[in-house]
Amino acid sequence: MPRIIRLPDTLATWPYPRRINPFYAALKIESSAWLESFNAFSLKAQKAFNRCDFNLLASLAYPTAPRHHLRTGMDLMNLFFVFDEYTDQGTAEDVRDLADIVMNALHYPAMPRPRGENIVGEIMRQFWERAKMTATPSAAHRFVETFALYTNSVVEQALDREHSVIRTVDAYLSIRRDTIGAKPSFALLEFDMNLPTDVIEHPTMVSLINTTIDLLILGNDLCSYNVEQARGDDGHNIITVVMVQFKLDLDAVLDWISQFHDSLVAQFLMHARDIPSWGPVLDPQVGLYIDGLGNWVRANDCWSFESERYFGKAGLKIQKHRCLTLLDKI
Ligand SMILES: CC(C)=CCC/C(C)=C/CC/C(C)=C/COP(=O)(O)OP(=O)(O)O
Ligand SMILES: [Mg+2]
Ligand SMILES: [Mg+2]
Ligand SMILES: [Mg+2]
Repeated sequence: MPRIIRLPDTLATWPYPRRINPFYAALKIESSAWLESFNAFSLKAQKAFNRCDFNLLASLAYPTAPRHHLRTGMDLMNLFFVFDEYTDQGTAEDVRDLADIVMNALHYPAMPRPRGENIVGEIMRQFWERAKMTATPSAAHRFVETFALYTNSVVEQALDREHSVIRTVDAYLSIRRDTIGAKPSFALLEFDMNLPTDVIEHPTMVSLINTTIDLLILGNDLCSYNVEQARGDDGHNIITVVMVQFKLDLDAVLDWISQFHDSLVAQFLMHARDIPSWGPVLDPQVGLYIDGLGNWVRANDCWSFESERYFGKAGLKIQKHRCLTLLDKI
């Protein structure tokens, strides 16, 4: 019996509209050629990778970025998803080795990578050698710091997978806020800014950032659940987490998530309103940064349906009618 589920229309009232960077088409060619030059995948896997159009995700996420920053955004999204493909399977030990390689390349981008090393080291090295030249020191520092949180959390995720651990909602969100990769992605929003740590670590800003990340988590977990459950990798997905903790069936879980999402939207708007003033120099930058957060939520949602990563060629239809048939387990 096929099971049909209905995705909640989560962003119906989200005030940030879809926007796309005008350099999308031109830079997609450059970033894709760069990524393909590493031969990170078999021909078939590379074709599947290209159908996901991670360049589109970057172009929606950084719609006003100048050319060089969009290139950085595209390269980062491509790099992230190479790492994701390499680490969604595999033991915690394998994932730890890969995490160490990319962090080493991030810390020493001028050093040649050792012969025979996994290619992800050279991808990261080249990425950061180019990108770090274009970032203010504060943003570059934030990027390196938060990328370490990302790689470490993906190792934790692999440990959970190895031991078949299903976390509680709170424990899941606490790891997922790092495995989703949003913090380094947000660092790109400040590549031209001098946002002091006091601003980024102000309690209201921290709450706003975490709320944004939770919205991205729900967005990705809803859209990628079908493919993740089919390949048995849904232990790290809010749907499974809620189902197990509250002993609910799938339809009830989707209602629960829909309500949680609505409360996050209200929280986002409240925190955005309550952000204090830091004076005439910083306020315009803080305003653009907050717009960047809100826009990221729309970008992720649009890309999830417009690319072929989660719904193949049916994405735009599913975006409208919201119904999908659960895939058989692989
Ligand atoms: C891969 C990564 C960390 C991307 C960072 C950029 C970013 C914030 C993307 C939006 C959400 C997303 C697709 C997260 C990956 O989750 P997942 O690992 O469940 O990815 P999947 O559902 O596409 O496999
Ligand atoms: Mg993953
Ligand atoms: Mg994944
Ligand atoms: Mg996912």
